[in-house]
Order: sequence, then structure tokens, then C-alpha cells
Amino acid sequence: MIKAILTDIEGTTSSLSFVKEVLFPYSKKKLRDFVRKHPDDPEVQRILREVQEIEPGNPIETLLRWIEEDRKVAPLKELQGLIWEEGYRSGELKGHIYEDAYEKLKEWHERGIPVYVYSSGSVKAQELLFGHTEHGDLNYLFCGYFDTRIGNKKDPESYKRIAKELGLKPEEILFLSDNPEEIEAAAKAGMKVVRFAREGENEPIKDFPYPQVRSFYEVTLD
Ligand SMILES: CSCCC(=O)C(=O)COP(=O)(O)O
Ligand SMILES: [Mg+2]
Repeated sequence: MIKAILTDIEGTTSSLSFVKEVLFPYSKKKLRDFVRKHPDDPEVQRILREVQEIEPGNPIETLLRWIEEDRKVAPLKELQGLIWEEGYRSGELKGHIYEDAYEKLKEWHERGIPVYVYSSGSVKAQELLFGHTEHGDLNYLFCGYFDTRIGNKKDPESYKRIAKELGLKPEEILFLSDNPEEIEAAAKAGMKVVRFAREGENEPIKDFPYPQVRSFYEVTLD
């Protein structure tokens, strides 16, 4: 029996194009200035040090390249969260959520089914996105958030760790994602899984051994 739902963001609750064509370019455009304006901010300085530990050299150039390469690296994701915060607060950014995701998440919330988020975006970035949607602040729909600090999304161990943190068996959790490698990792850990192939974003994969849907309306908890 499913006791909790764990959902990805990009390509699942929210559109790929919002992340790739709005959020990523925004962080790329603002990164240099943001770092320059925060020379004494301990969090920014800690992030820059962590970047240099991963890759020695100029951390700003490294971060800009990582954005281009869509690297899911914790310090990049944390810095992006800080940069996006300014955009959300000024109203320049609005978090995207698909209508079907909004409706189904609301329904699950009303039925008392706990929903958690697991995204490569930092926890702060996740809360900002859902905190600034056209439906207002939707963070009440979620019981908790996980990012890559718990582990890589393509590693089955990350899903076992999440289940342990939630005090549940992996088979009691339903994981939703558009990424087939994440789906395979979660299934390997023992979770129930559903892959999202949203119209115009992803195609269903032929002979994929797990269920695939076009929207949240097709997700059932039996
Ligand atoms: C939290 S919004 C930004 C999403 C992001 O930075 C990203 O890399 C998307 O990762 P996901 O795991 O949600 O597909
Ligand atoms: Mg995704």
C-alpha cells in the first residue's frame, strides 16, 4: 500500500522549458554580479570554496560552464537557489506548476496522503518555486523536501536513504519522475515508480518496464 509520494520537479510537476529556458538563463545572466555583490556572505563564499574543491580554477567560470552542461552539482544548485530568490521576490520569476499537478497534489493533500519532493534543485530552490506560483504559495502541499545532499538521483542508495528518513519501507513510496535513470534507480531501491512523458516534452519509451503517464490525472495509488 502506498503511504507517501515522492515527486521530481522538472518534467514532472513543472515544465522542462520553464527550468531550461527561464530559470537556467536567469541564473547564468545574474551569476557574476550576484557573486560580486556578496563578497562577505559566508554562504556564497562556502559555495565558491566547494566549487574549487570539486574543480580547481576560477569558480565563476566553472559555475557558468556547469549551467551550460546542466550539471546537477550541489554547490551550483545552492547558488542558483540564492540567485533565483531575488527574481522570485521581485516578481521577475513565477514558479511553474502544471494544472494537473496542482489539482492532484491538492487532492492528495485533502486525502491526507503525504507528498515529498526530490529534485536536483536545492531545497531552497524547491521551496521558492512552489512558494511563488500563479496559485500562490503551494508549499502547504508538501511534507518535506530532498535534494542531492541526500545523494545522486540516479543512485538507488539515495532512495533507500529517503525511505529510511521517512520511516517507511521503499515499497510504501511512489516515486514520480520524467527521467528513466531516476525511475530505474528508485525501482531498484524497491519503490513503486511512474515515469512522466509529458506531451511535447518527453516521449514514452518503448518497452520501458515501468508505467508511463502523460499527466498526474493518470496516476493511481492502487
Ligand atoms: C527546484 S527548481 C530547479 C530545478 C533544477 O535546478 C534542476 O536541475 C531540475 O532537476 P529535477 O531533479 O527537478 O529534474
Ligand atoms: Mg526531472
